[in-house]
Amino acid sequence: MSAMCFVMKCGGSTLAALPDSFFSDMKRLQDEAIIPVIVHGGGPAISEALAKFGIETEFVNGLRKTNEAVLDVVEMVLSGQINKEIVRKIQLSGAKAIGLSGVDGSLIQVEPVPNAHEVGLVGDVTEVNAELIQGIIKMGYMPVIAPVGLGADGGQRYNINADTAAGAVASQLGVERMIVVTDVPGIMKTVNGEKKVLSSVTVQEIDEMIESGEIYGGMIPKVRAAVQCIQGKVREVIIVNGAEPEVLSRVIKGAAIGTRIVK
Ligand SMILES: Nc1ncnc2c1ncn2[C@@H]1O[C@H](COP(=O)(O)OP(=O)(O)O)[C@@H](O)[C@H]1O
Ligand SMILES: CC(=O)N[C@@H](CCC(=O)OP(=O)(O)O)C(=O)O
Repeated sequence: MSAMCFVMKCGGSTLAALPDSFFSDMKRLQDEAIIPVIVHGGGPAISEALAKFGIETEFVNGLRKTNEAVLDVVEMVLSGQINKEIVRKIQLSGAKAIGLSGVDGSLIQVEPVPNAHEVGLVGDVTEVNAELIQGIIKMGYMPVIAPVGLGADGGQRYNINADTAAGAVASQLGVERMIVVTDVPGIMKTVNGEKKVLSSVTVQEIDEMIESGEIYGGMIPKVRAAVQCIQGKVREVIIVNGAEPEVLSRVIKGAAIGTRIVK
């Protein structure tokens, strides 16, 4: 894939708070032929909807325990509500977008995660239909992807952690860069009693910070996805706060912002 594309993962933690300028920044990048491929989350909205339906929800090592009843809600919220909300916001900025989930055009194929006995219908990505993404981009649209995938038989839906899905899309598209947009300014570490954002981290430092508990919860799947995709063609993964003004174009232009995870 040409270096003109980058994958952007947008977390549910930050979606509602993203300013209009975030979307006009995306439009400007698209005008400069730097195309964002968006993979989004929506964990908090899923939890809220499950609560409304009176369905219990629980996370095991950052993955939501998922059965068919939970999947109905996951698909409704991710492929419906959140996906279309992002598409509408991009369109309001004047850019063109097409929303789809991993189910559409068999975009994302998965296999059950190794701990499926604990978490149920959660998938690890085995294949991404990169041609479909490239075709959408060629038509002048930004792809907006919801992390629901299909099993090998094509019949069973699976829930996928959005960071994992974004990392797999970045790897399989062969982009150079993945930007992870979340609600913190990067990976933080307490140094001499003061919380600091690390400007870059190595794989070894990540392992140590997970071990020590300095990286926990929702940051774990992000750094794991980052580490996995920088083993391939992806050159760097940058974790940034979506509330920072013009964060995407600043990252693309190499500004010292957020945390860079490099080989
Ligand atoms: N070392 C760390 N630096 C920054 N945030 C961290 C760290 N370890 C854990 N976190 C947590 O990770 C959260 C981001 O993950 P998550 O809530 O899943 O966001 P998203 O919805 O964007 O995927 C932060 O809000 C913070 O609570
Ligand atoms: C398997 C699994 O845990 N799937 C996630 C998918 C959404 C997601 O990852 O959203 P965030 O990026 O906002 O966390 C879930 O059900 O919450």
